[in-house]
Amino acid sequence: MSFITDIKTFAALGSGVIGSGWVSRALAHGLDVVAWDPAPGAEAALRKRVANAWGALEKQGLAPGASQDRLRFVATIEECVRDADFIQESAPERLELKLELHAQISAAAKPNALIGSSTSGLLPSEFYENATHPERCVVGHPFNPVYLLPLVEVVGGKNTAPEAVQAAMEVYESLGMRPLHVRKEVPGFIADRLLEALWREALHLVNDGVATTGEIDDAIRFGAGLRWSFMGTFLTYTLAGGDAGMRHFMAQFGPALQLPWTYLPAPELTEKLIDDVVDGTSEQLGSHSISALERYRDDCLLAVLEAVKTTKEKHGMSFTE
Ligand SMILES: NC(=O)C1=CN([C@@H]2O[C@H](COP(=O)(O)OP(=O)(O)OC[C@H]3O[C@@H](n4cnc5c(N)ncnc54)[C@H](O)[C@@H]3O)[C@@H](O)[C@H]2O)C=CC1
Ligand SMILES: C[N+](C)(C)CC(=O)CC(=O)[O-]
Repeated sequence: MSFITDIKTFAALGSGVIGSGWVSRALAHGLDVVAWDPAPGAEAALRKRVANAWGALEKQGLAPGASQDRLRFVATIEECVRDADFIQESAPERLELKLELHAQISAAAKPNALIGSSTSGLLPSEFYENATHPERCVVGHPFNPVYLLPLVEVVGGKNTAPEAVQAAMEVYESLGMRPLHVRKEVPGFIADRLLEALWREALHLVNDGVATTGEIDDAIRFGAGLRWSFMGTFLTYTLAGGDAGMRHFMAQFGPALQLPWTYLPAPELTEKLIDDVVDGTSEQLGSHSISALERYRDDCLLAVLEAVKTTKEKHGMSFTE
């Protein structure tokens, strides 16, 4: 079967943080978008989130014909997906819910329309179990904010056709993204497995009274966070080995892997730990609203993306290398 890759209509099911990010990205790329979300007041909340993102998208550059007016909010799943060329589900992270939802979505969709799920780490073989034409069903795991961050992890399940993975990567690329094919279906995929390890250690540091949430964030944003935007951990550590590179790095820092630097299993989420994390982050928020911080974050990301792009060009590299 061939799958639709030249898409005109994008369907979004679930319009919270991530769904609204997909809607914003698709609208900015000049598509018609149809959205559905069962929550009361979901349409107004979605339109507000898209409006909050639009300034950053304008700065980045809109496709011809791109408009917030091309968003249509509908009342049923069937209406949402019936005429869609590509479907992206961003419903709550619950296996049972996604299992049932995908049975409904796939039964109502065109058989050759690709279906992507934003799941952060559930397995597609499990939640697409009851899907009609499961060969066109993939995971397309994005990063927040979806409308600016390029990465999308693409994962197939046991019934997904390899051609569907390739076709979905083509579609995501057409939306200005940098797809990464996760070749083995594992919980948490690649990126969330890494982020989750950092998150668990950060919670231990708060729980053990080693540092506040603000101090831990400082340890990331003034150090490794800055270099992570253009060089990953493996290449960074190769340079940290000096001229002898990774072999010397391994010899020098390999023994530290035996030291008790990390705990990895998460700490118990006691009421005190939750309060400490919530109080710490409230102090970090200060008087800023979430939407003001989203605009600040978007401006920072645009500046970083532009700086990395220009610097790569100077070194003869393309942005996606
Ligand atoms: N928040 C994040 O940082 C990221 C989340 N994700 C994934 O995206 C998905 C959505 O997460 P968020 O947007 O963060 O959650 P959210 O809670 O912000 O939004 C979920 C939306 O789904 C709606 N919803 C409830 N029941 C539904 C149903 N049966 N069908 C469709 N929609 C329904 C809710 O009304 C809500 O608007 C999850 O699978 C999550 O793992 C992926 C990447 C990052
Ligand atoms: C916390 N999270 C697991 C939902 C995070 C993601 O899935 C990706 C991101 O945006 O960090």
